[in-house]
Amino acid sequence: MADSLKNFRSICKKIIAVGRNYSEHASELGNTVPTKPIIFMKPTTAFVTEPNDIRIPADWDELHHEVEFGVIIDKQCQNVSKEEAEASIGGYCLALDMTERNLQNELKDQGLPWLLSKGFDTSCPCGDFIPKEKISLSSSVNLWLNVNGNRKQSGHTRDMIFSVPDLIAYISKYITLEHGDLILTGTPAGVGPVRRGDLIEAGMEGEHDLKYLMKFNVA
Ligand SMILES: CC(=O)CC(=O)C(=O)O
Ligand SMILES: [Mg+2]
Repeated sequence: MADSLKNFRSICKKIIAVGRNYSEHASELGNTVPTKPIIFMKPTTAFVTEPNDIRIPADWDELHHEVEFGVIIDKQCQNVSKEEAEASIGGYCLALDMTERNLQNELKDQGLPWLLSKGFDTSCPCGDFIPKEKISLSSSVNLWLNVNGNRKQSGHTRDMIFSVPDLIAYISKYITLEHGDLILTGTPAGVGPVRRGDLIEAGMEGEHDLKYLMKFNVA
């Protein structure tokens, strides 16, 4: 593992996110289940780390939480196969894909890009680097999220429509993945609004006592 990945946020060039990768989440928003991955990007200025706040822009009032499993690239790769994909991974992290749902729906209805609704400053709260050795891709990780102590989301990475190797193979066909890049792999069901003053707690649990928690206030 390259040591520089501990600070992946400072070297990350691209945050590539995947949409509708859990069928229950696609259905809860009335979307069809995709037959190939839906890809979008967030700027790296979207990163925010504890103990800083998620800041809702003044004129927005329907900010949704989306807890996601993050994959951090170590080795640059282009057009890799599913079988080769795992070798390009350096580690993982817990992340949120904060989304202004009203704006996203408005943009979607007009066939316009989602960027602003998902790429504003602090839209990518993110936890510490978790080395690749800590999580086996053949196991399933449980992702969960609470708002003010109430469970809102819980899902398992085994329920992704497109697996992590599928996603790396698909994305790298078109976009070179570079050292430090982050892939957000989509959110399970249960997304919903947060308000200023709310506390978001999120966690990830898996084999071999993997346990990771993070919390953010919404301001
Ligand atoms: C409908 C969405 O916002 C797509 C998305 O980001 C997801 O995680 O799914
Ligand atoms: Mg998402």
